[in-house]
Amino acid sequence: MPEVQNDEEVPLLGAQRLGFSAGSQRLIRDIDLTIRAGSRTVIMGANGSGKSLLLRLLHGLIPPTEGHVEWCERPLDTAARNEQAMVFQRPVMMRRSVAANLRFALSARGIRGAERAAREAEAIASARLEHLVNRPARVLSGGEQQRLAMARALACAPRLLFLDEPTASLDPASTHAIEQIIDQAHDDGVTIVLVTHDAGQARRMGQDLVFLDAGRIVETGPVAQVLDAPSSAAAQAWLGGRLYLDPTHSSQT
Ligand SMILES: Nc1ncnc2c1ncn2[C@@H]1O[C@H](COP(=O)(O)OP(=O)(O)OP(=O)(O)O)[C@@H](O)[C@H]1O
Repeated sequence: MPEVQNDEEVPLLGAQRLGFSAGSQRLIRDIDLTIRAGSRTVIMGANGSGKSLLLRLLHGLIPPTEGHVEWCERPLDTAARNEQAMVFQRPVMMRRSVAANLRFALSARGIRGAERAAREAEAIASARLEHLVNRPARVLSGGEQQRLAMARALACAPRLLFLDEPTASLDPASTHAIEQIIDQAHDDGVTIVLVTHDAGQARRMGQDLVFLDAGRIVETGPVAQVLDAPSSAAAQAWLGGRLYLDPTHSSQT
C-alpha cells in the first residue's frame, strides 16, 4: 500500500480501499493512504483528478461509497472531525465582523469565556488581522479573508489541517503570508495535508507527495523525488504541461 513516510510513527489518519462513486462514475478508487502525525503531505494531480473529493472524504465531509477512513485507528466520527480543520480555496465568511467570525467558530466547538478570548486574540495576532478586527469579514480582500480562514481553523487547535488550494487566488505576498501561517502551525505540531497545483509551493511546504490521476494514487514519494523524476506517465505528463488521458483507465470501469 502506498504509505506516506515521515519521522514519527503515529498513524493519525488512514484510508483503506477508499472509493467514491456517483452513478456509474468511480471518481475516487482504491485509495490506501496513511498520514502520520507531524507530517506535511502534498496532494497533486490534474484538474478533475479527484483531489478535492479525496480531501472531503478524508475529512468526513462526504461518506465514501467504498472502504473507510480511520482517525488514530478508530472510525472517523464527529469527535475525530473536531480534531481536524479544513480551509478551502474560497473561504466562506459569515456576515459578521472578523472577531465575531472567530468567536462563532470557537463557540461552535464549545470554547467560551476567557479561553475563547485568549484564543481569539492569539489567532488575530498570528494572522496579522489586528487592524481589521471589527471590519465585516465579507468586505475583506481575498488575501485577508484567507488569513482569517486560517486563523479561524487554527484557533480551534486542530491536530490535522486540510488545505484545498488555499493560495490559488492570491498574489505572491498573500501566498507568502499564508505559507508562513502554515509553517508556524506545523512548528506547533499540526499535521498538514495540502492540495496545490503549484510545484514551487509543493517544494516549499511539503515533505511527501501523493499524485492522483483519475481518482487513484499513481505515485507517492518525497516531494523533490516525484517532481524531479516522476515515475508515472500521469505525473510526467502533468509536470511537462501536457494533458494525460490513460487509455487503460476509465472512470466508468
Ligand atoms: N459530490 C460529487 N458528485 C458527483 N461528482 C463529483 C462530486 N464531487 C466531485 N465530483 C466530480 O469528481 C471529479 C473530481 O473533482 P475534484 O473537484 O475532486 O477534482 P480536483 O482534482 O480537485 O480538480 P481541480 O484541480 O479542478 O480543483 C470531477 O469530475 C467532479 O465533477
